[in-house]
Amino acid sequence: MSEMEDILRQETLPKTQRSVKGVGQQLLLLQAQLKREKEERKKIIENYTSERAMRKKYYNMVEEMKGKIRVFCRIRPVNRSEATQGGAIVVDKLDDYSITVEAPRGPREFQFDKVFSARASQEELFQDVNRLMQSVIDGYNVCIFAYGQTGSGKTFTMVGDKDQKNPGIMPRSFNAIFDIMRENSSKFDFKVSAYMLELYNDRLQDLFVSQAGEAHSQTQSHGPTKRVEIKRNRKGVVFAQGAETKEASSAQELYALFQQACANRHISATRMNVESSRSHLIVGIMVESRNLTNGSVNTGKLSLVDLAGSERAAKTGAKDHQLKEANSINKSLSALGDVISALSAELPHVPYRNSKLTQVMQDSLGGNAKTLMIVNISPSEYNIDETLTSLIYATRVKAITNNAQRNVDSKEIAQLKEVCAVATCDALI
Ligand SMILES: Nc1ncnc2c1ncn2[C@@H]1O[C@H](COP(=O)(O)OP(=O)(O)OP(=O)(O)O)[C@@H](O)[C@H]1O
Repeated sequence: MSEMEDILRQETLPKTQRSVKGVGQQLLLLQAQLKREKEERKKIIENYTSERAMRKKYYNMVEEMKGKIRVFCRIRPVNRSEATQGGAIVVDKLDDYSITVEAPRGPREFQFDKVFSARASQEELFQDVNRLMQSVIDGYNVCIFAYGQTGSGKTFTMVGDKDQKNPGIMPRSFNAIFDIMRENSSKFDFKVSAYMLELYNDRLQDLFVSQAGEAHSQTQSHGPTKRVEIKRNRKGVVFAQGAETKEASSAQELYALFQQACANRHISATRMNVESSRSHLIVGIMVESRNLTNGSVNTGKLSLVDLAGSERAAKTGAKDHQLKEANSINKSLSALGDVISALSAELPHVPYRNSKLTQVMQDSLGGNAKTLMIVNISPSEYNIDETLTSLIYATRVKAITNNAQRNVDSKEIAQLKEVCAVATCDALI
């Protein structure tokens, strides 16, 4: 009955009114269809983006398994001076594994093992670094180093901020290592020792000894600073001959040693960074773990390197002794660049001997360490040239293959080594 009434009502409507109503209904249908299609398109893009990210993730995992050096990229927030310059933000994080840079000749995309935006916290970064700590305990050599222009955030990443409200990789690593040791204390006996060096004006200095040659430790005798030299053992592992090695029985003790060392570091204000590191900081943490069941001994080494920043004197306003420092920093970084280029191009000769920095890092680049590089960059147009240079450098580093091997000695070999060490000590006395 009601249907009949509807038909009758429609029949009585003027023709034009009926056709307007029809168009209106069609419009509604089309709108609904458009909405459905938009949702479908959104879903396809989401799937594509997550597939793309997954593909990059698995690709990175395969590369890591092949022994490739891992490279993370961290974009720091815009700083006050960049904001004053008024330059645009030219770096954008596309997904967890790639960034784009608005280069003068058009956008350029770079891929990394992980990308951290300016909002990423120190915790987030360390979550992706933490598993390397287990490798140290398992007897691998691990090297983590920060690279980038002056003021790009290397010290913030490696050490943290001044008041340690946001501690960086170094203090977090100390805690993580002792946490793992505590969890495994029923199965292993652990011993942790450390050396801390800086490479300043092409001279290696023991940071446990102050500039005046005065030992920080109360038990140390006063005297002239010992010459520190970089040597490699039979397995190719780098060690610092002549540098003091101190034992630590807790993360707090290790951190106290680290603070002592930092107090001796060369830092000064430049136009680009009020607290610029004028030296390369090299921290070596050795972890020896003796298996209580079978007596075998693993010896892992964690090298943490905060490189001084590359810079252009005109931009930083370096003069006199600062210019000398800058030249020395640039020279060693350029030697590092040559090593990276030779390794990534698989050249037969790698010029490690051209600088002390490359000698220190010999076992981490093309050697037997598990290596992670963090390339720190500024997001601002003001630093675009330096940012592109750093990203190109970092891309080359990704191509380098290491051959990480565990340093394990059976119970018998470990015992023989102990006997030899005691004999050498006796002979020296
Ligand atoms: N991710 C970040 N979040 C907050 N502040 C940051 C971040 N990265 C860097 N900064 C700040 O930027 C400034 C410069 O950083 P930092 O000293 O770490 O640079 P650098 O690369 O070590 O420089 P240099 O090579 O001159 O020593 C510091 O004040 C630091 O606290």
